[in-house]
Amino acid sequence: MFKFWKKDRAPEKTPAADVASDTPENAVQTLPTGPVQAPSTDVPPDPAEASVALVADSVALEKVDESETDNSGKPNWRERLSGSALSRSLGSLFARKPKLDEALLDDLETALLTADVGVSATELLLENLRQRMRKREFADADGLLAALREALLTMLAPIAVPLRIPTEIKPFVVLVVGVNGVGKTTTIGKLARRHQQEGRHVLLAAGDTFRAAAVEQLKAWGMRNQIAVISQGSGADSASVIFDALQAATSRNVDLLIADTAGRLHTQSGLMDELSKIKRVLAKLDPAAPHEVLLVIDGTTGQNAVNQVRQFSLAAGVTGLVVTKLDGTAKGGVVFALATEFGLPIRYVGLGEGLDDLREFDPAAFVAGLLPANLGVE
Ligand SMILES: Nc1nc2c(ncn2[C@@H]2O[C@H](COP(=O)(O)OP(=O)(O)OP(=O)(O)O)[C@@H](O)[C@H]2O)c(=O)[nH]1
Repeated sequence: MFKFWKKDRAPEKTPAADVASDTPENAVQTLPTGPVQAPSTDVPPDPAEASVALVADSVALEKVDESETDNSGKPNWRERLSGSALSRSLGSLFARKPKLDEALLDDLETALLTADVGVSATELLLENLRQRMRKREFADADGLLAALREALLTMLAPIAVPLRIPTEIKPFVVLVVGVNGVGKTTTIGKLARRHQQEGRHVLLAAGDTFRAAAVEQLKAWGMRNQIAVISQGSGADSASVIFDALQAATSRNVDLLIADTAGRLHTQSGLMDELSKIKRVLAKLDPAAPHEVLLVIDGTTGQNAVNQVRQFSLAAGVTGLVVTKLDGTAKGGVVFALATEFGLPIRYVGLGEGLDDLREFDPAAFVAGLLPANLGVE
């Protein structure tokens, strides 16, 4: 639904270093209903581009509304996860009512490994199941499946910690980071709407200053949803935009500031350093900000996700994860790999492109969605 946000990336540039010279007054703001709305001084808005973005935006959101009406409620997790490699391979493995023996455990191991569960998590799971099999805690394949379900849930329980916004921290600052195209901007849109609907005053910072259309797209989205967006021209210093946004958020009594950043490869050390800079600059205004650094991971990425979490954690001190695109072709297993390797909370998962498809991570629903339904495991 938010496909209009995915646009060609402008060539990467070195961000301007002078943070101090950028003031809130220079920020371009999209604030349809609020009192403060400064026109852009450095980059005049392109009315043609803006109107195209707005048309695309309204079409996308109309589609979302239609699908929500059709479903008369949220599509369930199983519906969204049934296409994943883990769901499909476990489904076909257990559907043939196999005998409980070592060969079945071997097949299970292969299914887990090929679905990106990763070596460490797979070993832990298999060890647990073997021990329980030896103790005769179960005697057939259905029993093994029930034990697997329990082991998967146990693995995920510690990382199912939802993001809570304490009222005493105001503005609560969320910095959103990740590699290119993982769904950062889409996630920000969904998150902003969710928190706005929960009654919070939300402000967005268009810190993705590398992608030429990103700023306009975020502004157009903000305009439609009555959420202000602080931005500067494309190519501006991301740290400066986010610094301005925090100042604006403080003066406007905002509850939640969500800052977008440009996609970057975890191997690009210069760009990774920029994230550290953003954090340093924010700390000048509020030593505790950002209060949450959300790393967005594309669920189809596979084991590379593990490297991404490692590198982004070093550069930006990641405090929570969002795993997107678990619908469709994702293998699903990466969530277990991340749980075992890092223990970082998974705050949300993306089960589709619609506004309703960003869900708080629910391990029981997730595991039930991955395991075969026909064997009474729900
Ligand atoms: N199927 C599916 N698609 C998603 C999900 N989340 C995001 N997308 C799509 O992923 C694509 C990329 O999303 P963006 O939000 O533009 O990604 P980004 O990380 O901001 O991209 P860059 O700014 O280029 O780094 C868009 O087409 C989104 O609609 C999801 O949970 N499921």
